[in-house]
Amino acid sequence: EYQEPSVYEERYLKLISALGKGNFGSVELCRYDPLDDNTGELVAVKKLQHNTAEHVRDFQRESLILRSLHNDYIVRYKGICYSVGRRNFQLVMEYLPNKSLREYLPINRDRLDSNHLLLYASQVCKGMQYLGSQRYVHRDLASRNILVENVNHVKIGDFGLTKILPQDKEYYVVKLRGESPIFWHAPESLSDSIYSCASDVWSFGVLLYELYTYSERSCSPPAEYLRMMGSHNSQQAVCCLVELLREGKRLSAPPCCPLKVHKLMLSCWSHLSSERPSFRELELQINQFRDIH
Ligand SMILES: C[C@H](Nc1nc(-c2c[nH]c3ncc(Cl)cc23)ncc1F)C(=O)NCC(F)(F)F
Repeated sequence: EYQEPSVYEERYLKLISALGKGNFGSVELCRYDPLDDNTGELVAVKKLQHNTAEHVRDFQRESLILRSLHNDYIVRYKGICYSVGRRNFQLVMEYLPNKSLREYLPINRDRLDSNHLLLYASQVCKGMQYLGSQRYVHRDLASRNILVENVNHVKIGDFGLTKILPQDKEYYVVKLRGESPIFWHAPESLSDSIYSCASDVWSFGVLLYELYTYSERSCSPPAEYLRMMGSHNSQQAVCCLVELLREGKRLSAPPCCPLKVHKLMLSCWSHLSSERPSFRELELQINQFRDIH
């Protein structure tokens, strides 16, 4: 059921706690309590840290994208809060009671079997199919950007790096890449800043790896790739990673990861973007792996 976005008055937003820091903003847990009796609803409020002109423009772009997304597997945008005086504004999002998947997996690993991990993977595929149908490229798919509604429901939660594909092209060339997380990026994104649904599929493969390692830091993508790369300083890291990927080196199967799931990850990590599966094909494959019958 479609819910009209609303305007929130800053004076009724009561800060409860900080949830985390994103690309250029922070998110706080607040209670919107106009009756001032603590019966108001809990919301997640995204705000800019430093309102430089560029950050404000990116924030406005992110809010336009968030407003346009309506899907069960994408965090819901609830409305906007204009800060009195300052030309800044805050985005009011639905609050998901659990942390991101990156925090949730290690804490709950004993009760999450392969079936649960595949359920989360198929839900992210559904969200990504919807995103692709709106001609959006996410560019930052990772367990830290997936939120947990409950043990049977996750949602894609951050769109800070999302770009809209132009009408005439199926890929997006990013001018300045910023400090985006290189170990989730496809080779063509690392070497030529080219992003597409196929590069999102590469990142999804890394997310699948994170699921099966339960986001354990000791075997995280950065930890594993840095082990493969030997010690390099950060600017050489990209070239070294591009070379290592060109040679066909890939993350190895996490312990107790079914062979067929690792093969699915490897298909997402095809060097040629055209050889990677679509999110539709991934969802079908993943559903076959799940014993839901
Ligand atoms: C910077 C913020 N970081 C965090 N947010 C939350 C969170 C819990 N519950 C939430 N409900 C709605 C929102 Cl928008 C965030 C949270 N938990 C831990 C965090 F580190 C964030 O937005 N992260 C991206 C994504 F949301 F996808 F995880």
